Amino acid sequence: MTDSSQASRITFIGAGNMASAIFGGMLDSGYPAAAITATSRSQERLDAIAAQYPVNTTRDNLAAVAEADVVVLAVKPQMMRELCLSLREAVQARRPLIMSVAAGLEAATLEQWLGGELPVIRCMPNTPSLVGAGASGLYANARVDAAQRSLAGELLGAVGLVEWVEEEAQIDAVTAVAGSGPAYCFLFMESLEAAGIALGLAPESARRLALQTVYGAAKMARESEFEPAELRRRVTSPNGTTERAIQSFQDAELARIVAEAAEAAAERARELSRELSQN
Ligand SMILES: NC(=O)C1=CN([C@@H]2O[C@H](COP(=O)(O)OP(=O)(O)OC[C@H]3O[C@@H](n4cnc5c(N)ncnc54)[C@H](OP(=O)(O)O)[C@@H]3O)[C@@H](O)[C@H]2O)C=CC1
Ligand SMILES: O=C(O)[C@@H]1CCC=N1
Repeated sequence: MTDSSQASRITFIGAGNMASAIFGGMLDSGYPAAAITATSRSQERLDAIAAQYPVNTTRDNLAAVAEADVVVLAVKPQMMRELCLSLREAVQARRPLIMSVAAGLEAATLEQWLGGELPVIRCMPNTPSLVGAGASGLYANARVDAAQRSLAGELLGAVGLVEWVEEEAQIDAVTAVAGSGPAYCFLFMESLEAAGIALGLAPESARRLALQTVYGAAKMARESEFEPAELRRRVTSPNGTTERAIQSFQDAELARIVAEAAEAAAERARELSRELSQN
């Protein structure tokens, strides 16, 4: 997708799950490995990365930033302040595009920790990025130009769907729906599997059926010309088995339960934002 000599140089600080999912996807879609650098504090982690991906690795964050056009910050939110302060001089000398995948950390806070006046893109990816089926929300501050926006879209687009939001607060909603969302789906799979076992299926069989059913329904909903509500109606025969199950979900107010769970996640994102900006 990108000519090696012209490719933007991208440094991932924190070569963990999320960073490796993103650069793994970029490599799969043809981004030149020579233009990607990943850093970590432990050599062990870097050795594991180097064994799996042909990217450059180093424990030296400052050297990696000094050569970067884009710096992707991918450490835990609670580690971000200390990291940013340590990178400040190198970042100010180079002024790369800053991308952060940390939950609950506002662009202005990051920009301030890094010394100010920087283009910052806040991303909220999710773990299905690991299998190329991620869903990410992106927000750009006013200093980000069109080429940087397009590059960020290309980066996250290499591991799945990308949705831009215009208001930074909407990233909390993306977190509640997509960032945390895979866990809700896994919980549903666990429950469906347990229900299958309770009804007499062998455990392995119940798991396979539950997983394939959720996968098949998601694939069908993605590919169909009909919206999910219509697809649901098509499964639900009048006075049949599905109707009884759906009635049971509706009696238990599934929609309200999901709305409350998502609101709890969004509120935690806002709370994290307040906690982290006070540091
Ligand atoms: N997991 C998820 O579902 C999602 C996570 N996120 C966000 O992604 C970010 C990373 O999460 P995740 O990948 O799961 O976490 P990981 O713990 O897998 O990755 C973080 C990595 O950062 C490295 N690290 C920590 N401090 C430094 C430092 N100072 N310099 C260089 N490397 C450092 C750690 O390795 P070492 O100790 O060797 O340095 C570790 O490998 C978080 O901010 C999280 O909010 C966003 C969306 C979804
Ligand atoms: O649970 C969390 O805080 C992170 C952010 C979204 C998914 N995992």
